[in-house]
Amino acid sequence: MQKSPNLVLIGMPGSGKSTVGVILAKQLSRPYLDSDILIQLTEKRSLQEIVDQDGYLVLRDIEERVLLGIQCDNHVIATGGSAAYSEQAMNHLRHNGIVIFLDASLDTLRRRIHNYDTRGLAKRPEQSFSDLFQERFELYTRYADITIDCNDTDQEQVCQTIVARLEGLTDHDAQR
Ligand SMILES: Nc1ncnc2c1ncn2[C@@H]1O[C@H](COP(=O)(O)OP(=O)(O)O)[C@@H](O)[C@H]1O
Ligand SMILES: O=C(O)C1=C[C@@H](OP(=O)(O)O)[C@@H](O)[C@H](O)C1
Ligand SMILES: [Mg+2]
Repeated sequence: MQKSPNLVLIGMPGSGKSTVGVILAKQLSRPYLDSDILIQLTEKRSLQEIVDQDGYLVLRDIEERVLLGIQCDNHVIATGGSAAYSEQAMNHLRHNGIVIFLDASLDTLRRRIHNYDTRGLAKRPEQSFSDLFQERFELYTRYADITIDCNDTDQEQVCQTIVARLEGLTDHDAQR
């Protein structure tokens, strides 16, 4: 790993990846990259349009391609909730990044998210949000270097906890 690994945020939609990512980038004076925005710029259409027009599996393929195309260091990278479906993409991000899982309970996520039908979720049409939660939890924990409990804690506190956990990493961990 290079000296300044990326900080890669993963987790369910609503866990706070994009919100916390911006705050973290500002606090650490790092560039910020949101792979959902990269996808929309590349595709010139919204995530929901991709799902509606081509289906959720095509969105996952596009996401994988976009993630594999990321070549940078020292960035804060907010991924989309479905990033963890691609082993190849996650290994690519892990190669030069510390992967941080924003862990929020189903109840917390339900309080934060209401636009299930317009958010462009990459899930089977009939799949419930709770089923999606269960399916993905194992994937997020598989790839996480650090897991942050994001329940009952605001965005700023999540950011502070991440910074503290990063400071607790040994040089060996950080330069893995
Ligand atoms: N720690 C937090 N506490 C309360 N609300 C939060 C927290 N993190 C994010 N949110 C809110 O939850 C919603 C989803 O956050 P977002 O950053 O878009 O999540 P993600 O990118 O993981 O899908 C936003 O309205 C955001 O303001
Ligand atoms: O979880 C998902 O299936 C998705 C989450 C979205 O990102 P957020 O996690 O930032 O909402 C986005 O990548 C895409 O619409 C698919
Ligand atoms: Mg996001």
